[in-house]
Amino acid sequence: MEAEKSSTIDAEEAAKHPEVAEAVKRIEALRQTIDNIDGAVIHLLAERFKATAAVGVLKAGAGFAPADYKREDYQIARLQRIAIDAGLDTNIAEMYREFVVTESKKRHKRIADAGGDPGVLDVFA
Ligand SMILES: O=C(O)C(=O)C[C@]1(C(=O)O)C=C[C@@H](O)C=C1
Repeated sequence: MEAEKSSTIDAEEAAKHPEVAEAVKRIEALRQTIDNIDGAVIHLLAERFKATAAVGVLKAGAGFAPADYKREDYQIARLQRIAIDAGLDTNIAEMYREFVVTESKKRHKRIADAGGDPGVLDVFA
């Protein structure tokens, strides 16, 4: 496989190549938005994993399995609909769902293996 190429886009590059200065300025403004979104996503993921860890504790205590496939089917269909409405590639919505639910189930299992103790997790507040 060919090695990925990388271009450093910054003020130094803009000063060296005035013909790309306008593109550099616009990319830098967009990067601020991208950074704000990434920060918000991390905050949202922290809250999601705190909620699913609490579900993991309840499931372990009640003797439920980590997975609930009926709930997952509902989530798949719901996120596909939302992605279409939002103009997001539905594959991205499914990759996101698969990632968070898989991680959540791994954590449910760790909690159950620890007898319902959420202290085994790195994320729980
Ligand atoms: O809702 C649950 O039962 C959960 O355990 C949470 C969650 C999720 O991460 O959304 C995780 C595993 C289940 O298979 C379904 C959903």
